[in-house]
Amino acid sequence: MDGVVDHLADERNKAQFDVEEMKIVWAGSRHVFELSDRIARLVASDPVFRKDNRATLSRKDLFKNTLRKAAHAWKRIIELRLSEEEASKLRFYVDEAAFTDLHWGMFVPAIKGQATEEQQQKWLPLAYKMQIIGCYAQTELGHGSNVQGLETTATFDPQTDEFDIHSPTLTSSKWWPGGLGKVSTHAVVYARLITDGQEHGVHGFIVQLRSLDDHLPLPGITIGDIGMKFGNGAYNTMDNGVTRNGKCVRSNVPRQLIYGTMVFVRQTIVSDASCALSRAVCIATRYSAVRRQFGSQNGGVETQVIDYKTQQNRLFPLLAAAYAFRFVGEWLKWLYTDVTQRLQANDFSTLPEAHACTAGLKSLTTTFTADAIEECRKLCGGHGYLCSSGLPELFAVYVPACTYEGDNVVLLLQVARFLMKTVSQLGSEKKPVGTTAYMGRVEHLMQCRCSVQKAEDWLNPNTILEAFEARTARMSVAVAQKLAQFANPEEGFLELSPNLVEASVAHCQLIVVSKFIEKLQQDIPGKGVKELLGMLCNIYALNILHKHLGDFLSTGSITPKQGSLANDQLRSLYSQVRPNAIALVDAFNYTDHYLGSVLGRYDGNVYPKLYEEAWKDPLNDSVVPDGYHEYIRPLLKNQLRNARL
Ligand SMILES: CCCCCCCCCC/C=C\CCCCC/C=C/C(=O)SCCNC(=O)CCNC(=O)[C@H](O)C(C)(C)COP(=O)(O)OP(=O)(O)OC[C@H]1O[C@@H](n2cnc3c(N)ncnc32)[C@H](O)[C@@H]1OP(=O)(O)O
Ligand SMILES: Cc1cc2nc3c(=O)[nH]c(=O)nc-3n(C[C@H](O)[C@H](O)[C@H](O)COP(=O)(O)OP(=O)(O)OC[C@H]3O[C@@H](n4cnc5c(N)ncnc54)[C@H](O)[C@@H]3O)c2cc1C
Repeated sequence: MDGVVDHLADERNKAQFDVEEMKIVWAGSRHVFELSDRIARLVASDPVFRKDNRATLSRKDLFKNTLRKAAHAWKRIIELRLSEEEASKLRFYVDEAAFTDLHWGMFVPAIKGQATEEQQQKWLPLAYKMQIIGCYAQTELGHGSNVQGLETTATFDPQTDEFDIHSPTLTSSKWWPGGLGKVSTHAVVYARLITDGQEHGVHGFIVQLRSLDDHLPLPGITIGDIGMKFGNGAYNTMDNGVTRNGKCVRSNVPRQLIYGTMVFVRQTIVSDASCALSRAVCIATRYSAVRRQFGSQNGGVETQVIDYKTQQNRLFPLLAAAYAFRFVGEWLKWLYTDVTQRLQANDFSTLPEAHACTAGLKSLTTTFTADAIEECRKLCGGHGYLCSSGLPELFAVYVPACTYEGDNVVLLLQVARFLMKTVSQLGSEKKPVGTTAYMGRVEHLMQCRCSVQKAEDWLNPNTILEAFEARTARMSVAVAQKLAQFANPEEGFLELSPNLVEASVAHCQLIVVSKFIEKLQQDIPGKGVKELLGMLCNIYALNILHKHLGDFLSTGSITPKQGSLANDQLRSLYSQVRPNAIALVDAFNYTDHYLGSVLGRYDGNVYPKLYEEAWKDPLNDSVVPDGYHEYIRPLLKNQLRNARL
């Protein structure tokens, strides 16, 4: 910040905690912090990675621009001999959805997780060196959620020792896979395996799509892009493909390992939610401290909008959620590592819980984050609607996360099946463990009473936990009892699916709250760091309690008076967090390049930069607009009317 006026300096001076230590907590470790900081600066200082004018480029220019950046990123990765961890951070900070996300995020993990040793030895070195570019081709025009309903077939021909991959209908065309439309040379294609005229369910097959010489589709394969998507720039940097297939190569792995890839990707999406959410919150928080409206006394300065309690009530729960998702994401990564080690040893026992947790938390965090980005846009008033705020593009890029890698409602129904199974086994030999261990105390949870008598009693983590556990247990048992009244359980499941989804949401919220509380039980150094995190944890939990008061009251988990006290405590927590708000978003350590927002600038110098940015719009290239002579001048001179008279 040398030589630059910091308009947010007063705000930064108010902080009551050690921001540098909080940066380490946010990053996860000092090593990750230092690595991320170095790579973020490297990307920000490279002119090829500049983000300007994405919103005004045509689809073709936008796409070519993305190819250019992806190629440059790869060049830098090779030149600087970056490690896998550094390379992945570099792609993250380049911040442009591209085929490389799918190559590294799905194609490589699918091979690692599902291919045999021999197949890995053949394909992984090529993929690691980007001598082939891959995508994940599961979804078809006719089926996405219903994976078992995919129509593409892979028929083994013993004569040629080949699989014949065939899309027999229009609806069996692979439709949506990222990177497939224009770039990928290979794909992991999901198809129904047929051998000796017998079907063996859906499996993944590595298929070469394009020639490695001239990039033309191989014989029998038709490929293209599926067309413009939501938002102008945003996700249109990505080619999403459609293809119909001919012939291919081979594979044969257990069904559970196919699931492993989805568990992996959903886990990364939870971590990504905390990134997208913290980015939007950083923009809205900094701008809320810069923006002033009303409240001027005797010609003095007006009130910073961040000081309005309504602004705090909308913004601070989002700030708290960003931290909450960060910690639950860390835990989920641990869970995934654990389940992977077990799968490798042929132990599938923890897969159902890992599936329920990744599916549920993917759903909860992406739904919340997409809504929160839009709320941050509104928190920035009119200027939030400008592309230069960074928020419209962030929303457009982020919102499909509610759909891809499993529609969020479909995923919550998976959690519901797991919950109902858990309830049905209560009282049997099989004791609930892990995230459902609380169900083991169901008798207590069905009749316990919340002890809160005054607002501060809500600061006790055990009180919060028990209220959340009682709410979830009671909702789950109530819906399980209703289900039991149906002669046909599947019919009952369909009929009661809205209640089941609500119970699943409650269960997932409980996981996030409990993982935040567990985080606070760790040794966290730095002046005031733990205290601030404690406040954020309480805001996260009490805000949910306030927003879902109906659940807590209807299950008798708390009384109306206790609900009202929770809200009093929330307001008090907002006042305590307020002086720390800017420092709490500084702890995300985002560069201005990554934020891509005039409103969220580190120095808070918003107005001159907004003005400057506006002049860069192509519409301002000429003072008199194109079309003036054809359409405006004739109107003004009444030439059209005179012509008619
Ligand atoms: C690229 C990486 C992403 C990184 C994110 C970072 C973002 C950075 C910035 C963003 C920019 C660009 C990146 C964008 C990337 C987008 C990539 C998108 C990719 C995709 O969308 S790929 C396609 C994904 N498709 C789906 O997820 C389909 C959803 N459907 C299903 O998963 C399943 O079919 C189902 C869960 C609905 C189940 O259906 P059902 O028919 O009932 O069940 P079955 O299949 O028969 O299974 C029954 C039993 O199996 C259990 N089960 C199901 N799924 C799993 C699982 N995943 N793991 C373990 N077990 C599973 C199920 O519970 C049943 O068990 P039971 O018999 O009851 O014991
Ligand atoms: C940007 C983007 C990128 C993508 N990238 C890829 C990729 O790289 N590779 C790939 O293979 N796929 C990809 N997809 C596809 C994606 O995985 C699917 O769109 C997703 O799984 C949802 O499936 P669907 O489109 O069939 O939705 P549908 O299942 O048709 O959903 C439509 C509606 O029906 C509801 N619904 C469906 N089933 C049920 C049920 N059983 N009970 C209650 N309600 C139900 C849903 O909640 C939703 O409201 C991508 C999608 C997008 C948007």
